[in-house]
Amino acid sequence: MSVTHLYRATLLQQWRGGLVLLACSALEGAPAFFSGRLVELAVDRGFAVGAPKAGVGYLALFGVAALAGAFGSRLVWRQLGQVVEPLRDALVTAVVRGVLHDPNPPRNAADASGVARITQHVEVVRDATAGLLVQARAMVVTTAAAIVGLATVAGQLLLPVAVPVVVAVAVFAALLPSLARRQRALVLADERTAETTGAVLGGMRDVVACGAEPGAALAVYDAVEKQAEAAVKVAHSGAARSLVISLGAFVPLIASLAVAPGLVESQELTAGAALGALVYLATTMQPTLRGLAATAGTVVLRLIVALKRLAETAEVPPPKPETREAHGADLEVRGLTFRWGAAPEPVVRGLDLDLRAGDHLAVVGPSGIGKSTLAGLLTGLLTPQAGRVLLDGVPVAEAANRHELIALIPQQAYVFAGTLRDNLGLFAPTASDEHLRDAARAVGAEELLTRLGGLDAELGHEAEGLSGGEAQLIALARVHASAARIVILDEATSTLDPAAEARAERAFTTRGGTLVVIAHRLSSAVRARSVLVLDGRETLLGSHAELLVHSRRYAALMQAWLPAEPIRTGH
Ligand SMILES: Nc1ncnc2c1ncn2[C@@H]1O[C@H](COP(=O)(O)OP(=O)(O)OP(=O)(O)O)[C@@H](O)[C@H]1O
Repeated sequence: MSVTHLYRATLLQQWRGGLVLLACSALEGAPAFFSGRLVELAVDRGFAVGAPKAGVGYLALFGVAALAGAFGSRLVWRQLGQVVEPLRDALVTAVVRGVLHDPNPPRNAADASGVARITQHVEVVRDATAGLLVQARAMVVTTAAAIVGLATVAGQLLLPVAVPVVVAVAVFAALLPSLARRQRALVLADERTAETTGAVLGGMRDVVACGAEPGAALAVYDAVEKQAEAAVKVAHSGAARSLVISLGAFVPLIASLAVAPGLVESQELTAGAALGALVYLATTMQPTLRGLAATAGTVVLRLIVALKRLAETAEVPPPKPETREAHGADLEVRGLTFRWGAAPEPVVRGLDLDLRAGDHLAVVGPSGIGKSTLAGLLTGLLTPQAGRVLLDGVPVAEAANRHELIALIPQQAYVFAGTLRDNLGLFAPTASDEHLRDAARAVGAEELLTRLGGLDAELGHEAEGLSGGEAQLIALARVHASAARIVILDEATSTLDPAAEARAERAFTTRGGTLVVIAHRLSSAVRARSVLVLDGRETLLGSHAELLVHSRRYAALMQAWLPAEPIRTGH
């Protein structure tokens, strides 16, 4: 289902709220309908015939109608949230799902444009829908009420009023496509600025280190300038639109002012009817037309553009049937093949692998060969183009409890603002303090725990004040404390010293379950029970000793790693 379908479907689901809104509209339209009519009566049957009390009485009735209208508006605002908030929730869910299932996510970086989509476009859709429900609905009701009222009070004026209004609305409609194009260009330029500044700020250290500040500044300047140009074009279109609508709003008023005296003189119209018609025009039709310009020119356009952008970039994948539970934690990999986007060569090609409780596998291979990609496939984060990963016989992405059974610790440790207890207990919220301390001790984080001030110690946002190694120890202890039965360390110990790394790995092998280590140092391979060597087309699985004998690539990797101490290959 696309986002536009989702938008429609979610709004339709709120049909009860919509009906209540319509009922409120009838009340809201009361002053528009009665305004001219009551002014006519006040003049013709009151002030003009020497009965001021009757005139005041009619005007008082007008006051009552206005109060009823205000009450209707109040009900509308109350009802609005019931219709709009579920829409916002559904769209945010859709966008988050779309970004998470992006087949080509940005590599090793936050998806800045994804965030822009959530924070900006979804908000635009929500606000625009609310604006439409309030303004457009009120405009339709008010205009209909005013036209019926005008026809009953001064039918002779309908023609001079209707012609300019119809012409203005037609020209305005003809301008809309170019307005939409310009608005869309502005949205794209805005996203581009977010992307460029996000990339430059994220890589500031490297930018400074390479002396690339002028190039980076130019890229940001370029993006901002393009955005400014797009904004100026939108402003020009906005000005043209306002002019057309202003003419459409004023010409009927002027035409009526020109025609009405003659009609009153020839007694085709009473003075009260002429005044009533002017009230319809000046207090209802004119503001309504201006509102139409504001709403269609900004709200509708922004709504169309934002929805289109959301639909393009965040198609909603059909929800996965995550109904099955895996009971065991055996992983079975068969014929696994994965390529990134339109890349010609698969990163993982026809891989077969079995992992059972107690297994300890190290994955080695040169940089960029596909080790992290394999980790993503084993956890169900990535979907293979061919082959399968079964967790206890259930396709891993469909196992509802895969998050409890499998833990992936990436190189960039995730530490959030909160106490150390919150951080360590993230995946084991009911664990006792003793259990958390044991986990910290097991991975070698007890000193850190003491130094920070125990489990109650407050940690800063994004591991502020912690070294890379300390943050990694916290991430390791957190998973050690969890119930995960398959633990995948994706260079999760890269900033620990070799002894600390060995201790952390040992902690997971003695804890039970399956351990997969994407090796940062080849010592991890020496410690593992089996080793998977990824090397492009060739993938080999064996023990360290076997691979030294059978894999040139593995022997070469070992040789490069330990140049001072040649490894015996058995040849
Ligand atoms: N999001 C992505 N979009 C497109 N290509 C990607 C993406 N992530 C990884 N790749 C490509 O897939 C290949 C394997 O990358 P991967 O990160 O799995 O390698 P790796 O062996 O873990 O590397 P390293 O040891 O440097 O971390 C690389 O060629 C990489 O450029």
